[in-house]
Amino acid sequence: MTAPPLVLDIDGTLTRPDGWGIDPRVFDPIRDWDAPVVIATGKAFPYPIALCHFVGVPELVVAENGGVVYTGDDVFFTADREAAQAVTEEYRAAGYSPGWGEEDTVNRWRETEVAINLEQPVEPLREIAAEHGLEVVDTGYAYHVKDATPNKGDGVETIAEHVGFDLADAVAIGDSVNDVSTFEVAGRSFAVANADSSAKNAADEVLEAVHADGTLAVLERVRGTR
Ligand SMILES: O=C(O)COP(=O)(O)O
Ligand SMILES: [Mg+2]
Repeated sequence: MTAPPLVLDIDGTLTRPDGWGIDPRVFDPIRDWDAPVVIATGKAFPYPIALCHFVGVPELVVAENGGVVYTGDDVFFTADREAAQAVTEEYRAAGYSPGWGEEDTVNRWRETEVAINLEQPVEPLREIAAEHGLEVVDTGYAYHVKDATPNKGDGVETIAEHVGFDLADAVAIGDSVNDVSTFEVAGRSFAVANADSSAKNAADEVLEAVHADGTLAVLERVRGTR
């Protein structure tokens, strides 16, 4: 093996320079990567699974900010949705909405947390969540109402144990506060230039380029470094 294992965030990290949609230039480097690639995201489970499937790599997935972990053999749930659902019902009762439309494909398959559209008022959400002992995490793409315990880093550790690679060798790339835990467990960590201050402060290095441009530059640099 000549490449380090990768831990990749999706939104803000694999995205096009305008921030939306995956940049197709990342597909081939990920598919051809000569080491395990873990997708660690705040998105619901089917999204990273589909990404791995369509790119053509083994499904190694941390979804819902660590709430759902898939090692390729086993699925682990580290929280349940009940409390976040109760927060959402109270938020609705107060006259607000998750903000994703009637069918809500953002939360439809979400099993351990609930995501709220960034255009919705966050203060009442934070208040209700706090009353239920939950936190609200702002990824720059959604507000996640979640149990404080799960995080992406713990999920990545579970996968590394099962697959059998050393996280000290791994490279993590991300853009927001929900990536700080992967930066802490991976040997080397990079924040793209569009990252929030939490991610920038936690990363070993802040990149000059945004989104997939930053990520592609890292892949180029670290490819032969193991
Ligand atoms: O779901 C989000 O809000 C962000 O997703 P990400 O963790 O892949 O950036
Ligand atoms: Mg992100």
